[in-house]
Amino acid sequence: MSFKDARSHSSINNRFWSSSNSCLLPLLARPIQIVQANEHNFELNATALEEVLLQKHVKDLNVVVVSVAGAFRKGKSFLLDFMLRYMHNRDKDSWIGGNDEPLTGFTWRGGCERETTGIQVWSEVFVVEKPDDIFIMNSYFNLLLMNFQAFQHKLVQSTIKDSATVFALSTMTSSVQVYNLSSNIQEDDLQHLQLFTEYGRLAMEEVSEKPFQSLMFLIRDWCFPYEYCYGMKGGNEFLDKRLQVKHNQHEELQNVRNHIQHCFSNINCFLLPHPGLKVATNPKFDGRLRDINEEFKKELAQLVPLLLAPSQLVEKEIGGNKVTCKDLLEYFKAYIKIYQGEELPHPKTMLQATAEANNLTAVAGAKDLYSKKMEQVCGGDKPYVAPGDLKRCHEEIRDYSVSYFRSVKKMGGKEFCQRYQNQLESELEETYTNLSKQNDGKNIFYAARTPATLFAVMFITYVVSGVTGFIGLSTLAALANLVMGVTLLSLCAWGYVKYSGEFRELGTIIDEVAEALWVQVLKPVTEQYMGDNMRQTVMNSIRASLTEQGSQQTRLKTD
Ligand SMILES: Nc1nc2c(ncn2[C@@H]2O[C@H](COP(=O)(O)OP(=O)(O)OP(=O)(O)O)[C@@H](O)[C@H]2O)c(=O)[nH]1
Ligand SMILES: [Mg+2]
Repeated sequence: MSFKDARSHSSINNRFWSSSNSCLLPLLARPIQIVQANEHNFELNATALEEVLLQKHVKDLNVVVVSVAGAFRKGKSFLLDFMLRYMHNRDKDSWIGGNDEPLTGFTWRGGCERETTGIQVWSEVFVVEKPDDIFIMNSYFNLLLMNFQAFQHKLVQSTIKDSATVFALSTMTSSVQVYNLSSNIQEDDLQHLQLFTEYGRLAMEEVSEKPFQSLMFLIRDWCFPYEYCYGMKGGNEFLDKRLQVKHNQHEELQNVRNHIQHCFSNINCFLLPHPGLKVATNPKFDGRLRDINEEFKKELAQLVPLLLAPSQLVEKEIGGNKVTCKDLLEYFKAYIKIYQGEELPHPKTMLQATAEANNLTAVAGAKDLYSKKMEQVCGGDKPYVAPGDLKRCHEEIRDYSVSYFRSVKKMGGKEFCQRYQNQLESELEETYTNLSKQNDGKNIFYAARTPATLFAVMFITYVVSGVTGFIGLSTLAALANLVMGVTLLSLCAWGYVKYSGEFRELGTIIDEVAEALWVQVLKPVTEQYMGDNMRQTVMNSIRASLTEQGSQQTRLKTD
């Protein structure tokens, strides 16, 4: 069907719209704020959205959602107002309007401060006739125009979540997404698109390969018509070149391009000329065509029908199902909830992600160094090391590993790196705790500590009872015998618990009492027999190996 045919159908439609709408929409058509942007939070005005989407004549019809998103102050609202003009004048010969008609609709203005905040929707839902289904009942669908808050071009931590949320919401809820860019497609424009669409995909838990529908890169103020001509033909040639994946490209660039192509079913590009100095710089400019360059008007007259002519419109689908106005309301409520909650990870800037990767690699390197050095001291095939010595070794090797972590060049600033250093230190302490347990296990006496302690107690009490009985201190001898008897019983009970695995609480109590006796009485005595020389030998060998490692690194650096 030609564009003219489509217009004649839409005139029937307009009558349908005005007759049925006059009583349903008593207020003048206007932009409606459906999502309010508060301090790093978005709030849905459900009542306002219901007023638009639940109007009787539209709520059950499939919906087409066209949205314009991109960096701020780049003429997005201005373009949407021309789209509105097209929808209002579809049945006229020239939709673009008179030379002296100011441009109204979504509020737009000059200046450097942000105008649109949150998400706005045009209160009037346009009912459009399906061009190729004209004889079938219910062959109408709705067209909804949405205006989204812009994102900051320089993404910093404080704004990235807002930007990602708004852009992701616009991609998730629209069937035709216009990505409004200035002058060119820069690498960071593609990276933003990748980050934001990924954020949207995460929220949708979408499994299908292409979760989103139509994407149009709209490049404003295109200055190189001699290389790629204005309009969609030149735009698509230019886009093909920009999205081309080459083998010699860096992996990251290839990933961005593949990601974008896998996210959208249909991608186009349109090159729009500069609208003239009056549009860009005159504070009194009110949108009248007289002040706009001829070339811009000519291309605009091509662009808007390309997006909005009935034959071009794409009904919104989510998970392969067409969405009605009523469904869209529910989706909006659900999506906004996801972004308000803490379910989604915080999106990261490239810098932050790189800094995190740097620090994590340095932490892993330092931990590896620590493990290797400790392995030399108390590894699986090494004999038991005295706990005091092990602790001293751990402290030296830990300090060495932390200084290695500090010496690696990392991004993210001092505070950021300190967080990872703290993480490293606590992980090293944890490894040390495990190693010292493993070391304790190697001590034969440790495994047999309880029976050995109990035997020692029995032996001592036996000797005491014999000596005291011999010199006539019978009460003391009887007491010693009693202790010996209790100890013997405990030993039998302990043996039974270990053998049968029953009465484990009793076993634990016996172990604890034996441990206490060992620590308080027997250990200080045994430690006296550990030569200081042996301890010194272990420490010296560790120190020597750390110094050797340090000098190897210095040699490598100077090489
Ligand atoms: N250079 C240039 N300026 C334009 C173009 N289209 C509109 N403008 C001007 O850009 C300024 C901002 O227009 P808006 O439509 O308010 O821009 P916006 O992107 O909606 O801005 P925010 O709502 O703040 O994000 C106005 O002064 C317009 O006259 C264009 O294609 N090129
Ligand atoms: Mg705006």
